[in-house]
Amino acid sequence: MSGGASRDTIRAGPRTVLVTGAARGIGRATAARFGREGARVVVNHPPGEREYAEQTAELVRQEGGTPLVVEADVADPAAVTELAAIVHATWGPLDVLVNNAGICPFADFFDIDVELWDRVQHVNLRGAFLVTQAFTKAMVEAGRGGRVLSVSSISAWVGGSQQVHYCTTKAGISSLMKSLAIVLGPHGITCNAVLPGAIATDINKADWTDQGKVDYFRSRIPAGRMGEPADVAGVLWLLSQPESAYMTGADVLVDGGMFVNLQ
Ligand SMILES: NC(=O)C1=CN([C@@H]2O[C@H](COP(=O)(O)OP(=O)(O)OC[C@H]3O[C@@H](n4cnc5c(N)ncnc54)[C@H](O)[C@@H]3O)[C@@H](O)[C@H]2O)C=CC1
Ligand SMILES: C[C@H](O)[C@@H]1OC(=O)[C@H](O)[C@@H]1O
Repeated sequence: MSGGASRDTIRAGPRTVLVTGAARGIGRATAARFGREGARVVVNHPPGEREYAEQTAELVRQEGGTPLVVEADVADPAAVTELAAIVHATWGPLDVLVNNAGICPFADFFDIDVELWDRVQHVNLRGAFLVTQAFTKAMVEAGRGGRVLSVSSISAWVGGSQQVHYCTTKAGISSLMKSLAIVLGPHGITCNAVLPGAIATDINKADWTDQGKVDYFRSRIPAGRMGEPADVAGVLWLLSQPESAYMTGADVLVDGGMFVNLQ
């Protein structure tokens, strides 16, 4: 028998879960999904989205969970420190961290100025780094294992002519999970990236006014439909289960088959 962490590196429940960017979209559906298991769910939102976050909190309650709404711009180190202080003082260490917050302001390559580049990098990638660092120290000290799940994208594997700034952050998030799998594995904390394909949320509302693009996406998706936030939330929840204990550093595609459907 070799040493190392025990097989069950996550509590079955009741668990404490943080979902960043849970005001809308995939984050909201994920918070609700964890609510359904009766979890204590931290509903993080950026400044200006309290109303949406309260709606998410209501969904968590309806599903049987207990929400805690906390404002923090994940790109802001001081705000993330404060977020961690509030959560730890209220509920102690997390069992599951879901790095979901993200932005994707579509732009031509030659129109991306350094401010836009930095903002996308900071929210998507620096945010995942800051939040993971702020929360995993207490998880390690608690010694009961856990899960770090980061919402990357199919865009970590492919490019986008209007997403030069965005795709690089998603490749970075997938890479971050791989290195952290090594750092945190000995503590029973697995780190995986979930890569959604085309999911109907606010992030692509403007982009999908291009009917030609929507038709192209649909034609590439063997599942025959665009994804819904619940499709991604369900997989995030699956990866939080004890049975996933031996799975770490992985990129998990949730795209209805779009990526493999080349010809
Ligand atoms: N919708 C899609 O087709 C895909 C989405 N994704 C990723 O899924 C994640 C969620 O996006 P969606 O739900 O689709 O879009 P969305 O626009 O509905 O949700 C984004 C969420 O991030 C939050 N957020 C934005 N900036 C933040 C900040 N600075 N601090 C804290 N929260 C912040 C927003 O409040 C919102 O709740 C993002 O990381 C996105 O890149 C990945 C692949 C495909
Ligand atoms: C926001 C986009 O529509 C969506 O996000 C991604 O990460 C996918 O690559 C899609 O482009």
